[in-house]
Amino acid sequence: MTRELLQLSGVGKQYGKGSKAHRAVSDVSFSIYAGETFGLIGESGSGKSTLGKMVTGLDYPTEGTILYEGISLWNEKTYKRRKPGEVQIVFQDPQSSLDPRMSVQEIILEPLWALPAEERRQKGSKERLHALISRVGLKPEHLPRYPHEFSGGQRQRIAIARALITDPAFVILDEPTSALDVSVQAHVLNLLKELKRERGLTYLFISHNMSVIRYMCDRMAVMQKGRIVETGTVTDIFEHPQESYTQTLLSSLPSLHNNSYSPSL
Ligand SMILES: Nc1ncnc2c1ncn2[C@@H]1O[C@H](COP(=O)(O)OP(=O)(O)OP(=O)(O)O)[C@@H](O)[C@H]1O
Repeated sequence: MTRELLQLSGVGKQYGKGSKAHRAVSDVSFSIYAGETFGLIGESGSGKSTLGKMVTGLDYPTEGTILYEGISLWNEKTYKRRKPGEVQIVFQDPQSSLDPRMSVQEIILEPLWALPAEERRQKGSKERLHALISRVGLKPEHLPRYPHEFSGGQRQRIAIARALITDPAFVILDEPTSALDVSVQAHVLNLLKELKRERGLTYLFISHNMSVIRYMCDRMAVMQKGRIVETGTVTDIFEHPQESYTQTLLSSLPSLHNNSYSPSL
């Protein structure tokens, strides 16, 4: 865990201007190293999703810099992502993040449109598509169907395939299991862990659930009101939380030192 993949320095985001100005993120700095899963935790409205969107390139910071492999993620002149497909995101609610008018095949292949034609052809081949959907637990006969025909867990598998079709190195998982039944949460989390191992992925894992963060992450940052209040290894933060806010988050957990821990608790 030595190569710095992503580096945030003094990142801030203000929505609106003047009397309508609202500060969602303030002075956020941390690095994520290749191969790790970095957790971001905080209560609702603390700025986690805004940060995730800025790292993905779906929104831009109003202050600070975000470097990916040492290069600004943004081309400041065009506000376009420099390397399309390299950083992908899976959202919390597959019900609203998957376009209901598109078939599963169209949804999964859509991110390839950002890539050059040759790469698009190669990454969108039938063999590759079928291998990917089978890996996430779907079947070829699902491809012509529409999102509403699937369960929440299946829809999140579609969203995961969509994120992986470009063969990204870095994936942001924004509350990927929060909208799912407890019984399917663990399956999706375990699938994400396996995919990370098989593909050498790096994750930014956003959650408001400490149990899930502990199950998934190597290091983590605690966010409160748009600021990072604590950063460290998951083990350190769980065993020696420094901030009272982190202690409050931890005190809501049922069994911190229970070895039979399961993410579905
Ligand atoms: N497009 C926007 N325009 C204006 N304000 C916004 C916008 N998006 C988010 N905000 C505000 O920024 C703050 C941070 O929101 P954000 O969604 O990043 O928090 P969060 O920690 O991800 O919350 P949750 O866990 O509920 O998703 C909130 O006060 C929110 O209302």
